Amino acid sequence: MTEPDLLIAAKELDAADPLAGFRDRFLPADGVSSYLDGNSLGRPLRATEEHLQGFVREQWGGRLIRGWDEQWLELPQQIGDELGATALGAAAGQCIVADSTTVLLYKLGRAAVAARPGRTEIVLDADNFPTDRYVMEGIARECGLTLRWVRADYDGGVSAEAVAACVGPQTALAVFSHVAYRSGFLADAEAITSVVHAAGGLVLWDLCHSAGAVPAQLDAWNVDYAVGCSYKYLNGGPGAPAWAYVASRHQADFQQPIQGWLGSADPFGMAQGYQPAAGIRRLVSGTPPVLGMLPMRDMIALIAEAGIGAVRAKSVALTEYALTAVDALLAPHGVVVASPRDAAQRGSHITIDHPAFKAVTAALWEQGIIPDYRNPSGIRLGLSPLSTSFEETFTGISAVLAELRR
Ligand SMILES: Cc1ncc(COP(=O)(O)O)c(C=O)c1O
Ligand SMILES: Nc1c(O)cccc1C(=O)C[C@H](N)C(=O)O
Repeated sequence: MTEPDLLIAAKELDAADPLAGFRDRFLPADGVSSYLDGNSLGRPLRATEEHLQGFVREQWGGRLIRGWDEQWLELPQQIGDELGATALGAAAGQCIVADSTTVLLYKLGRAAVAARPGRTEIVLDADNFPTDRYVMEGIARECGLTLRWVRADYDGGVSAEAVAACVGPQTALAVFSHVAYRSGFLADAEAITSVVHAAGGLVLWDLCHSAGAVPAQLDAWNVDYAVGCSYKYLNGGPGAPAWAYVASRHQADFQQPIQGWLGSADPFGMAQGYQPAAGIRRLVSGTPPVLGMLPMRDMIALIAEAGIGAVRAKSVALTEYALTAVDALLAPHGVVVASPRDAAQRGSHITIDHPAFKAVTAALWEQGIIPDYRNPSGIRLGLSPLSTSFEETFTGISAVLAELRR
């Protein structure tokens, strides 16, 4: 396909896209003609601007301290339930909004290891996001455990076979990403969970790069623990709190490593000695970041309106289109696709490689074309289904071509 043909195809795909209208629900960004970084920071919704202003005026300004009793203390569970029902396949009472992904990885990792006393290993993959690896290194050091690394290919990912070769009676916990941050590889979470369970271990899934774009079925997959951020496809904004899932079967024995008053059974009893709250509430440590958790609520509502199945269908169509354009325009210039070609094994971003991409990315940002760059030489094209158009995807890829031709 030629460049003009690809532009025509993009316009046709946009015209036929049942979700195209959702793009207007996001705030425009002046001077940005192609935003391909929704997998790092999603764009704000117009509704969020309004709701934040209203909250400051009416809730914070009007209700003042009474707001905690009236509704704010319940928000972590309420929004967790909304997210669980809309995008995670989780029944109520198992998801909570709190902390950052990093802190929740620590809480869940520590609790999982405590739930498998006598086992000596945490299994993870070498291409997992740095914070996942670093937190598990720290837990291993604190608890006298060792790490066992599953090999993941740069353009591939973690397979059930590779995990089966690593787990055994020594496995306490296995930690993987549902969608890999670099390659975009979509793991078979159900098969891998069952392989780890067969060895008697527990599994913690990181859904940062899938929540809101790729549907999950945490209950049906029999997942033990999961975590994810809310500032990517959940459009929670910079520094928005993360979310955690703990299957109800693990909640009664969940040993919270950061025992704070708001995760205790009776916070305002202020008694001596920590007694954990019942249910998912015990994951909370301190005061919930109320302002930070409001924007994701708007996006969860938008995803519910569109339907997570339709969101996934658009995501697949966008990544398919991007691959077609990369093959046609960039491959002849030595660009290599470092993401799975099979849509069933791919999340909502693709990574392309070329030795010049660090400089190319810097030049693109100057022009208001925003993909992101990841070492060693990858450009990630993050395609956020409700805010990215096919034409915007074309614009970005055609700008990469122009830079390579310079
Ligand atoms: C897979 C994954 N895990 C964790 C994080 C980050 O965690 P935190 O929100 O605590 O910075 C990211 C992105 O920043 C990520 O892509
Ligand atoms: N969380 C980020 C941040 O605080 C600054 C810059 C980027 C990020 C990201 O989200 C990076 C992203 N998780 C990644 O996959 O690389």
